[in-house]
Amino acid sequence: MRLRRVARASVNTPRLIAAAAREVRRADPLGTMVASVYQIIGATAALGVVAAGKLTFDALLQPEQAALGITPSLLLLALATALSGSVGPLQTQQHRLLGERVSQRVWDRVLDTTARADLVTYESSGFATSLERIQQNALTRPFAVTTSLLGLTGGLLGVVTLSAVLIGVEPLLVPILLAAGLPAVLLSRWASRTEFTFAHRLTPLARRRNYLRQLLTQRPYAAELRAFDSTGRLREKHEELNRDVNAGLRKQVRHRQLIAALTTLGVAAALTGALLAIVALVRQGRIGLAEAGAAAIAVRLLSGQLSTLFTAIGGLFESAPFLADLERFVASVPPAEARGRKRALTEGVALCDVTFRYPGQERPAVDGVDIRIGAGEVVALVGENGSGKTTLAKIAAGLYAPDTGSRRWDGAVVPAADVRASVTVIFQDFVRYQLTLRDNIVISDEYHDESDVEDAAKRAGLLAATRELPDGLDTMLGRDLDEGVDLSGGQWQRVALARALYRDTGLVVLDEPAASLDPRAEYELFADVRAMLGGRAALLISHRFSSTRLADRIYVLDGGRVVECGTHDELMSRAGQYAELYTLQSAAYR
Ligand SMILES: Nc1ncnc2c1ncn2[C@@H]1O[C@H](COP(=O)(O)OP(=O)(O)OP(=O)(O)O)[C@@H](O)[C@H]1O
Repeated sequence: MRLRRVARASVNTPRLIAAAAREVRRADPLGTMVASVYQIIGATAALGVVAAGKLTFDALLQPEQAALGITPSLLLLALATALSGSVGPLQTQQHRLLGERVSQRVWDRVLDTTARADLVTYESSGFATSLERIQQNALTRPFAVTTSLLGLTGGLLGVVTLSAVLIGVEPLLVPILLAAGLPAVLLSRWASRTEFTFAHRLTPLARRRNYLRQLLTQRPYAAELRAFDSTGRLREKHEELNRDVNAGLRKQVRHRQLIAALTTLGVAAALTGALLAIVALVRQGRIGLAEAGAAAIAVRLLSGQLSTLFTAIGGLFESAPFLADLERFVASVPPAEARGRKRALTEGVALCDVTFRYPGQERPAVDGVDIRIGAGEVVALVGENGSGKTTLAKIAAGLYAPDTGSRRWDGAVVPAADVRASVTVIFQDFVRYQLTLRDNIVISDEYHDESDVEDAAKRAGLLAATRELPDGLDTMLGRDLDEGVDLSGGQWQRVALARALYRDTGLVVLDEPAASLDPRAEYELFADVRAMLGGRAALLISHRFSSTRLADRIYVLDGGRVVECGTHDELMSRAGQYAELYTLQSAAYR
């Protein structure tokens, strides 16, 4: 299967290469032109070296017939050699600029793709593995194609011009040198296949190793790792993965070394053959010493140009499967939906007989659920761990599409993008943006005015904390990047709450909004939750029954199904699962 894919990629090689070259040209038209000019100068300078060499030999061996004297010939030779030698370093620096521009452009394509991938796709491990492989291998390929194409152009130019010189001396010399080409091209095709298969095999290992490196180096994990003294154990796992990577890499490097040695041997054999032919021609008196000297220089330079050409062809073959991988990745995500339209909520949101199964799972996480959240209502979801609360909330927020059943907004089925634009969710594991407090609140791209930011902060109970911050709303939060101010868990939670309130949508989903709040803060939040929400409807998920008992309606989930529904008093008098869980929890406080 994998090899078939690689083979298909080889068939598409010219198309992929042309597309990559176009990308590079678009990324930096001027830079591409400058790089091409350097390449052409390099190739023609090589020809200049041969011509100047011939003039120098002529001036040495037949001074009476020489076109130039020895000094001008030598100066010309020095100039051509200096030009030919200085192009390389200039090119290297030019490539740094071009490489950065191309990398930015390819990153844009990858980021466009990840941005339009829906949440289910994003959460699948296949997507994550492809993304990692793209990041590790494919991002640099369009640029590698360009350098290879430039090498190919320069190499071809050099080969053609130097071949023309050699044909003038002895036509046989050219096929002898070119004979090294065919095996070199075949070997580079082989190399390209082994490289792609190797990258495929390495990615899962690299992903696990990167994860361990994050655990071992990043700040959020530092305290727990130290408290559990788990660094040693994680390092052992890291070491095991290093060993696996080394074993795979060693095998691959041997492959590549073998291929490189065979290619070099082929070129060296051709070079030796051509030089021996020149000696034979001199011995037979068919060419003079000056011609032989120039031909020897041309043979040496031609073999160099042929190496450049073969390396370029090899580079193109090697890049093609990775380019195909990048194309497949970009094409794997459907085009972006139209931007969602924020809708007001006048009647309410309803999930009708909704079922949802995660890809690859046998059992549905949500199974035939009906819930309703009226405009301005506070509705709670409760249930044991894994009963489907968060999944249901993600369906309500338009992040997952139900497999069966419908999601209705004011009675109508509306596009998921509209639902996402009209619902705000604060997850249990909300993001702590290492940005200013203001940016943490105004993270959605709609901008209101300053008083809205202050109002959201005030409603979320952040006013006192904001006053104490050195730069108020413009204080940098978090300490991962800069020396920002770190907040307590509860303060971060209030920031997340402020973010939800600022977005000002008809429905807010709050998944464990009080998990990090102290008892007083939790009491304040729920005592006046409706005032805080300012008329917005809320879907509240919480294991704390003290928080959910104030809800207009409580749904009890069990195994992905709604097993009970009603107000706190109704559910208590029913003496079912809710009453049991509530009694268990309140008994702990007695
Ligand atoms: N991304 C996922 N891929 C596959 N299965 C998942 C995924 N997320 C959740 N599940 C499964 O779906 C079921 C419901 O999970 P969900 O997170 O909705 O439960 P929950 O009631 O919110 O749990 P908790 O109270 O622990 O937060 C669980 O069996 C869980 O293992």
